[in-house]
Amino acid sequence: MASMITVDFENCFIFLLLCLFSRLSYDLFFRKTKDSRAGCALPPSPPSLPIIGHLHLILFVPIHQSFKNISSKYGPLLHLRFFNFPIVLVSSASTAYEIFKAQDVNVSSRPPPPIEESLILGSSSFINTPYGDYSKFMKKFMVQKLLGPQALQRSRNIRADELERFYKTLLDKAMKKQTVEIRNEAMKLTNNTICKMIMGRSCSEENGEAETVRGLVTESIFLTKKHFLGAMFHKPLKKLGISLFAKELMNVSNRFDKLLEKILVEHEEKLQEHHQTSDMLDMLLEAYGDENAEYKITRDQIKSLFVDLFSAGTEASANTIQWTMAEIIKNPKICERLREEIDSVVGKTRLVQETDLPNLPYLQAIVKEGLRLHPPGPVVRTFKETCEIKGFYIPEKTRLFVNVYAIMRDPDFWEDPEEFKPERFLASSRLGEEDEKREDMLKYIPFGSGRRACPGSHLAYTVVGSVIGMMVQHFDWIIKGEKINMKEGGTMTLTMAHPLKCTPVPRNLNT
Ligand code: HEM
Repeated sequence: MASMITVDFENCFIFLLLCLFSRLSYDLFFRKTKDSRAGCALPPSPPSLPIIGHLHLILFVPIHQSFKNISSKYGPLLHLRFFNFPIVLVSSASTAYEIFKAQDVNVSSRPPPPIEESLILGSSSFINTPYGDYSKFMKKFMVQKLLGPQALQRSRNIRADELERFYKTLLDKAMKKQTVEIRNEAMKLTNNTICKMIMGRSCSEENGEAETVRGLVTESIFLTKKHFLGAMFHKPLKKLGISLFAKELMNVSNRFDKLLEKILVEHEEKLQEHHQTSDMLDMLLEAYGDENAEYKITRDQIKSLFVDLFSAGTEASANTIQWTMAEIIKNPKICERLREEIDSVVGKTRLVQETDLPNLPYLQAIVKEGLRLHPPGPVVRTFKETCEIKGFYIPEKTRLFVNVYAIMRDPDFWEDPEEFKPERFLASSRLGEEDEKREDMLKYIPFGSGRRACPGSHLAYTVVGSVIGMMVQHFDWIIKGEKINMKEGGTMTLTMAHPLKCTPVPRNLNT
């Protein structure tokens, strides 16, 4: 009898566990978010599989390509589901326009941080901070002190020095007939440039600091991408007490913290000695110590901002330089026309300078076209509140993914969308009023749109423009093999699956 009671109890316990597990599984994987309200349905959705929803549709090619394939088949505004993680996918300029016109504040925050205390993607990160007092204060600060036209004018010499250093590196490689991996060299340039612009010096190559920063930036960018994909599983796993990538994120964050704390202390000591601010870091430290500051920033926010600026500002520009050079080398006629422009405006005896860019419309058009065909990243936001888009119901907390890659290759807006044709930007600047319409402008959004658009676009155009100009002005580029492999790679950011490697040959040895 006693043993029967035990068996019954065990069965009961197992039964209870099964009930709990089923309920949990249902909550985690099946329960749908509230999906309609009076007279208003969710946007259309492609056929999905049980449990995983639409996950199988994005597994095999880079995400922007998978999303482009889905939208070409099912439409420009879609509701997708990965497990029970809802995403609204936008792939047309007119839908993007409607969102940024009517819902800009509602979509002005990014997905919540995976780990609060991490400097990367944590709660002190500017990129991750919800739209509000801090994001407004910091964006204004960044524009005034670092990225706006006047700030860029003040830091012009820094970029001129870096361009010259880059030129000498290429010349040295050319003399030794060495191959250059364009993206790697461009990353060194963008990293040093951002470093110097923010803290008045570039990290030293000699003591390995620069290498450490580059390594940390690469690791944090990689983790950011992994996090986005992991975010689909983040919520259900969190309920089970599992935090994806937590250890890796904290490891990189702690190493960044150590390095940045050392740099902050150095700057504080210098400030105490000289009582004079000379770079953005000094100004941030001043705001940090100011009791009456417009917004009271924390030490972690300063450190996180550095991580954000390194991550956001270096890789995207380096990738754009790589893709655009690949297009130029692939198209000798375009290269020739660009050289003629540069030779006639700048001559052959000095390096292209930033101040030449307004007089080099074809070079500007090439950079724009490079960004149109190969935008480094998508726009990812969160709908804070429930709303209606094009008559469809969007529940609160739905993730928004604007596929800028698909928008900028939309055949309804772009003639020969898959072709590299810089002239289209020379022509469109003459179209005048038609192109002034904001809806039309949203067909070209490599830097996003609205309140959380990229504040670094001027800097990016300047750096990419002068680097490409210098590389074409002074060198011929020899590739191995017959043609460049333009296959796309990367998960969240669009990279070349086979990094561009080529050998520079000086055009004018007397320069
Ligand atoms: C070719 C180069 C670049 C491209 C294509 C690019 C693109 C983007 C995109 C698509 C976004 C998201 C915008 C949105 O959500 O609407 C963004 C955000 C951002 N970018 Fe860039 N970016 C580039 C260079 C830079 C540079 C040089 C910096 C600064 C050093 C920078 C700083 C930022 C920051 C701070 C944000 C977050 C803005 C916010 O949350 O308000 N970017 N960028």
